[in-house]
Amino acid sequence: MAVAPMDCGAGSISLGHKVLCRFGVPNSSRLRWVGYDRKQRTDQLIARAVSVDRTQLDFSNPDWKTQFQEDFDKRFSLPHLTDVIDVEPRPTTFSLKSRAPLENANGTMQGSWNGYVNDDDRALLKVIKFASPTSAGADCIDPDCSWVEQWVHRAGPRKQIYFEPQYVKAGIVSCGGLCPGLNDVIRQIVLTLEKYGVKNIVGIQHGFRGFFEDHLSEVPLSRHVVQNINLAGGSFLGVSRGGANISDIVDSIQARRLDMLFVLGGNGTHAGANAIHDECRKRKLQVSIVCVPKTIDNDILLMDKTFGFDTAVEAAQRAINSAYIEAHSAFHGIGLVKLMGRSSGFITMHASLSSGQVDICLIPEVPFTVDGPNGVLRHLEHLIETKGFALVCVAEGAGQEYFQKSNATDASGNMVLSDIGVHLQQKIKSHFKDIGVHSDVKYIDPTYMLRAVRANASDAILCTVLGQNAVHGAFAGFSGITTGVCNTHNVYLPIPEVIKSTRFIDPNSRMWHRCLTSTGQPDFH
Ligand SMILES: Nc1ncnc2c1ncn2[C@@H]1O[C@H](COP(=O)(O)OP(=O)(O)O)[C@@H](O)[C@H]1O
Ligand SMILES: O=P(O)(O)OC[C@H]1O[C@](O)(COP(=O)(O)O)[C@@H](O)[C@@H]1O
Ligand SMILES: [Mg+2]
Repeated sequence: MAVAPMDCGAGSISLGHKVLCRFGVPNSSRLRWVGYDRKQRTDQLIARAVSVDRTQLDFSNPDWKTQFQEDFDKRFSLPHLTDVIDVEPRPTTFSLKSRAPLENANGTMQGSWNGYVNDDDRALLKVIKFASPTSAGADCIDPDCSWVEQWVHRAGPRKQIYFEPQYVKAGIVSCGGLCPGLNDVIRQIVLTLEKYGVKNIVGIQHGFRGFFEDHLSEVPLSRHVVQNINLAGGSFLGVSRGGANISDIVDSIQARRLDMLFVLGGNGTHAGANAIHDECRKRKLQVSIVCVPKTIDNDILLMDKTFGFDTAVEAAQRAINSAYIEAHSAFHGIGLVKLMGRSSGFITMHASLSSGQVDICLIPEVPFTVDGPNGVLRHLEHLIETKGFALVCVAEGAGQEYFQKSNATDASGNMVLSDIGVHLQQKIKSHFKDIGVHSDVKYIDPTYMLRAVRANASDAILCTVLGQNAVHGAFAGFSGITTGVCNTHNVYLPIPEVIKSTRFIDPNSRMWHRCLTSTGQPDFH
């Protein structure tokens, strides 16, 4: 699958026949190749999506792997309260054997098996040994694509904890947009805190705003209060964008005497939580800041998937199926569905794969032309000629290069996107009119219907695991961390490592290739 050389806007660098695009957070030093020249394919594949600054490594040095691993271990070590303050550990109150005392009279643990996670337990971050940088989806460090073990910290309850549960006050806040499963996570955090023996648990209303808007009072939380909240979508605590004044938030954390803060949110929220963690460290506060990644877009680095994504893909099926029925039943029907996905096309790709009826799948990561002999419109003509109808699924962040750049942002600083769905609908209609071929375009934009629903069964389980692990992480004394699933294993990651950039679909990945095989679409350039 060739990707057309392109201009990625400000920050892109043209190098002869290559274009190096700067993606992700502003001022990030991480670069990703998206345009390519076949001659340069190997170089490009090596440079793409590599989680290390290759310019720092001298591959002729026989010790480069050791250096890489030492650096990796440092980057992925988990910030701990004891890094900046003196605090003694104590035996955990989280007992897996509710009918047996956890300690002997002399204070030692009973038996050799205890079901706790050892601080030295690790999970492998990368599990494929690529034989060549040109292997599908290869993610290499050096030109030979050598195998280098990359271990990250395992999540779960520890034998020793750094807080006295009966004196702990814990807060929970959910930020950003809605996501199916927020209530499941809130509920599990509360249940697990109570299992440790915490009695003072509060919810902060409407995201970071709840810290300083006077009329937003703390919501007392308990098993009784949260028992049934998972039966509905949305967030029991409310959400919001914007309003993250870090110093004010930490003042408020101090004034409320919070010992733990659980922060549910996406990339922006993680950046905010990390800044809160840094400020707490600066003030030498014994406060654990632990995130649970939330986004239907599934665009957080290093994680198999984020909660709510599966549910959103499932919810999208109704829209795609309706568009299919409309298109199939109409004379020369063209169904067009726009799905969420600000920077990444995961929902659109997975929903297209799942449906099996989509003819054209358009995502932000793969540029496409609309007009011309290789454009989307020409392919639609072909589909109408050959099978009589067509179905297009487009991600909201796709094709933004077709619009005049605007600097408009939402309250959180996220770019306000132009409506690619409406644009394509108009283009398709006028194109078929111009060529004198009848077409009947049916456009469906299900937007908020994808995320205002309750979590499905698999997301509900994921939320349960993540919510529990967040609490275990805080009691273990970690702060400035997040929890997720890497290669099916539950891990803790330092926040800066997951917000280095947005997670994108790799156009050279097997999954995108599978999507192309399923839709049968050509390259649109
Ligand atoms: N770089 C940042 N630093 C600090 N706070 C941020 C940053 N980006 C976003 N935030 C705050 O995090 C919250 C959620 O961000 P937003 O981008 O709306 O959602 P998400 O966390 O889902 O990406 C908002 O209150 C926003 O002000
Ligand atoms: O209208 P809102 O609330 O700003 O949300 C729209 C955005 O929310 C999302 O669903 C997810 O964004 P977040 O991860 O930032 O919550 C995007 O796909 C979409 O662009
Ligand atoms: Mg965001």
